[in-house]
Amino acid sequence: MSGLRLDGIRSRALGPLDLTVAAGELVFVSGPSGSGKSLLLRAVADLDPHEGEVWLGEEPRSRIAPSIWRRRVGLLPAEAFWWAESVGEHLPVIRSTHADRAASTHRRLLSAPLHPAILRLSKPFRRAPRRVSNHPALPDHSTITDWLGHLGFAPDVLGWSVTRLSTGERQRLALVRLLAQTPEALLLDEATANLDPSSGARVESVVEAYRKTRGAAVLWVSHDPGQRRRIGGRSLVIRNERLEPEA
Ligand SMILES: Nc1ncnc2c1ncn2[C@@H]1O[C@H](COP(=O)(O)OP(=O)(O)OP(=O)(O)O)[C@@H](O)[C@H]1O
Repeated sequence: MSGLRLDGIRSRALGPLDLTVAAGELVFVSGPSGSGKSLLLRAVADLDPHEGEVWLGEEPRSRIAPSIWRRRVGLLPAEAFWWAESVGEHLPVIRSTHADRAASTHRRLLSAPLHPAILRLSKPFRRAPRRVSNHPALPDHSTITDWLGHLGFAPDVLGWSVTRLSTGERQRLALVRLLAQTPEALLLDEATANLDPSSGARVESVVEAYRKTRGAAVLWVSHDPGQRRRIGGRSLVIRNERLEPEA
């Protein structure tokens, strides 16, 4: 795993900022509303225009394709966007199962005798499904089921429509969706803001387990001093557009 290094990051109303988060290290960021905490995370995730460079280990972000960068440096936004109909469709391991099934149907149809009816049938499968399973360390189904269980969900949540999700359910499931990409660094924007204390504690323990087992660098925006004390790690605060150690 790799550490995260911010080198002269300057976004609107923020910076320049330098910060190193070692592999496996957790750094909390707090600060008044509007001080630039989300801007900071969005700049690191390369979602907003900004100056400066971010390094993941020895690799500068400028040499990594944006889509790959965002998978390796995963942002959990305060309000996650859901685009597909069911929860499971947002998880790469589930999507790849669908894709693999389609690919095997495609292969079966191509190896079948070229009967016109089969040719007609094979048309929808002509375009090879997009491979999403070549990431070196995508979690298997049981890892995802474990994360879901730790966060208080039975596996059938994967079939739930996203329209029924409560705010807190969305927040917890967005974490599973993020971890399912096996990011090397996590950017968490108020990951427990909408949760009761018990659900918040579940999120904390899943993030901590992920950080420790994967050696992920974690940059966590949190307004909750109790959470920062409970988990430990370095605590920084944004003041006057700069990062300072929390007093
Ligand atoms: N797209 C934008 N255009 C103009 N100003 C913006 C934009 N996005 C954020 N800002 C401004 O930048 C400042 C920092 O915003 P940011 O969302 O980072 O605050 P924050 O510290 O995360 O606050 P909160 O704790 O309330 O979530 C705010 O004054 C905000 O209005």
